[in-house]
Amino acid sequence: MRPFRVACEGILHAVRSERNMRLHLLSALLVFIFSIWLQPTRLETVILFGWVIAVISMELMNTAIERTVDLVTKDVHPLAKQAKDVAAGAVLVASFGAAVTALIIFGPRLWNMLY
Ligand SMILES: Nc1ncnc2c1ncn2[C@@H]1O[C@H](COP(=O)(O)OP(=O)(O)OP(=O)(O)O)[C@@H](O)[C@H]1O
Repeated sequence: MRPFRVACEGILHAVRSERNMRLHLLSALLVFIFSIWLQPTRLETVILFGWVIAVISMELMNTAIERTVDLVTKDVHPLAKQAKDVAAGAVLVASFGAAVTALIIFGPRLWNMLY
């Protein structure tokens, strides 16, 4: 049970300390609500929640990299900047993929409902 407990501690720490993580969780809640409302197919639902999990996992890794860099150096260093910026880039790429997928799946349904 210890690996599960420490992993949950890590997730809770990220949620409490990282504003972006809370935004990702809010987005996940919106995807959940839109899925109930707009009824995507089973395959579409799996793809959507796959992206949600990918974004949250990336944000967890980003937080881990930020903590590691801060542990290694408090000084301004180009490698510290690169490590943090590349990790932030990974979150951005995943978030972009999730947003485009959500638009492709929900967009036409929303359009049909509204017009
Ligand atoms: N030690 C450092 N040396 C050089 N640049 C740094 C260093 N620490 C942070 N930076 C730069 O400042 C930016 C912000 O760093 P910070 O540690 O505040 O994380 P963050 O991007 O604010 O993350 P979050 O908002 O998710 O906590 C980094 O993306 C990086 O470009």
